[in-house]
Amino acid sequence: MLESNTTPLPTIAKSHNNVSNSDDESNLYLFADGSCPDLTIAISAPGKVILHGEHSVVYDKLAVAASLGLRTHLTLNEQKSYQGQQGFIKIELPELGLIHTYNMIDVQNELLNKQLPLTKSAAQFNWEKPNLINHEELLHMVEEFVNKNSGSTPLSHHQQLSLYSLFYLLTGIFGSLNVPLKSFTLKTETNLAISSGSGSSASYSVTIAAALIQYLRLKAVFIRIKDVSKSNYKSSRVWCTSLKKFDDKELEIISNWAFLAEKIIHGTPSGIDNTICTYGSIVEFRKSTGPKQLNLCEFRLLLVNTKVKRDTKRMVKNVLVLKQRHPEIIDLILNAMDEISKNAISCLRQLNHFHVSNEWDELELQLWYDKLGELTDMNQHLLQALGVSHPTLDSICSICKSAGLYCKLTGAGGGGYAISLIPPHITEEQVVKLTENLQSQGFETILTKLGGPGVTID
Ligand SMILES: Nc1ncnc2c1ncn2[C@@H]1O[C@H](COP(=O)(O)OP(=O)(O)OP(=O)(O)O)[C@@H](O)[C@H]1O
Ligand SMILES: C[C@@](O)(CCO)CC(=O)[O-]
Repeated sequence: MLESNTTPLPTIAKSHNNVSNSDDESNLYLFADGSCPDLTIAISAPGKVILHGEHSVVYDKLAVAASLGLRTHLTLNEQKSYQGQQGFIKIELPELGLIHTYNMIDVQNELLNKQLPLTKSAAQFNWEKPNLINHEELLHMVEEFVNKNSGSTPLSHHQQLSLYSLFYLLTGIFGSLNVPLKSFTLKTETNLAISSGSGSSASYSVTIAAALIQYLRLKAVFIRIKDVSKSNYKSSRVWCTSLKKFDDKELEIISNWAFLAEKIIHGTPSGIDNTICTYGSIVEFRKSTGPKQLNLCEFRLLLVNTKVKRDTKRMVKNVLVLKQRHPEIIDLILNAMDEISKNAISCLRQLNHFHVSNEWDELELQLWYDKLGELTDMNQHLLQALGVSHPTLDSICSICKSAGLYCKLTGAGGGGYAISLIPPHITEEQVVKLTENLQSQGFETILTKLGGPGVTID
């Protein structure tokens, strides 16, 4: 059990007119009748780019990846239920054209009040332990609920996956909790292109896991629940050092829940996407050892959207099938990718040293950027050999090459984004010329920087 010894608490309700300060010392604010105000939560999480190591990372090879400035934003607003009105959960996913309202009673009866399927006894489980969930059984329970309660219009495949992930997280996190739920609306919006390699699904999963955990923290604080677990589950207190940000332990729990949601969308994720979307920054990542922050300065990055949609789950499966058919050859390719990531990290470190220390001459700097570019080029060709490129990606790489830049796919490939790191010796005019050329051929371009914050409470 985690002990709480914390909490100078919320600013949220301070401005609330009808709220009285019931506890000066802990700074808690409640209505006169002891209930808490309608809670509002805003969370955002970044998308990601994989510089090197997509697909090979699934087989425990080294990858290097970074968060993006583009983010998914989520709002969760508790709603007043008027007399006679049934409690509800309203889900709005505008990017998927989905708005649907679920009855709270159905959510309670078919999900939250049921015994959670676990791999160990309930006495060992609480919301902090997502790895004890029996994934297939919980997913099955959630699929039945979503398919039964989502109205008469058939859901698209994307809508299904997003709703399964959402109710999976709600049930997994709140199913063992003794925390009363009010009606609420949950809405996500994103600046990321969906199914394009920039981690839209992980960004979505991380915002939901984080919002639900923030909801729990606020509830526990406002209602002052000491042990938030139902009596048959492992007891748990909510600790929080700040309601404005998550601490390391909470980030780890968020990332672990998001990983399970990613399993629903991706099948067999390596864990790199949920890790980057949770922690942000530029990191090296190996599945068996986890992330290591690289502490690098900001590098300019061009994203080019092929607008060819693809599905990560299918791309990962295709590589597996190829590996089963040609194990020796594919293993060599995956090992080469591992070496490319190692070499690329050395180049990035060296370039970072030049930038930070200001000890470089033009030629030396260009030499290291060229070395990094050649690695990019090699990786693109290896990814092509794995069958995960696309003619449109290949032609974007050629256009970039003719402008003196190296380019590769990012994420699962098969379409989605191509990426190109922009060295400092490439001028603004050269970048504009290139992006205009790409746009004239129908491609969307985004100029951004690598790295930046992970999940935040906004
Ligand atoms: N803003 C969003 N709202 C609802 N669902 C989303 C949102 N963003 C992503 N998703 C879900 O994620 C799925 C896309 O995941 P997929 O892994 O194929 O693409 P990606 O995450 O953009 O790419 P990659 O995994 O290569 O980075 C969609 O089918 C949808 O279910
Ligand atoms: C293709 C892949 O390597 C990256 C998807 O962003 C899959 C994964 O690591 O889970």
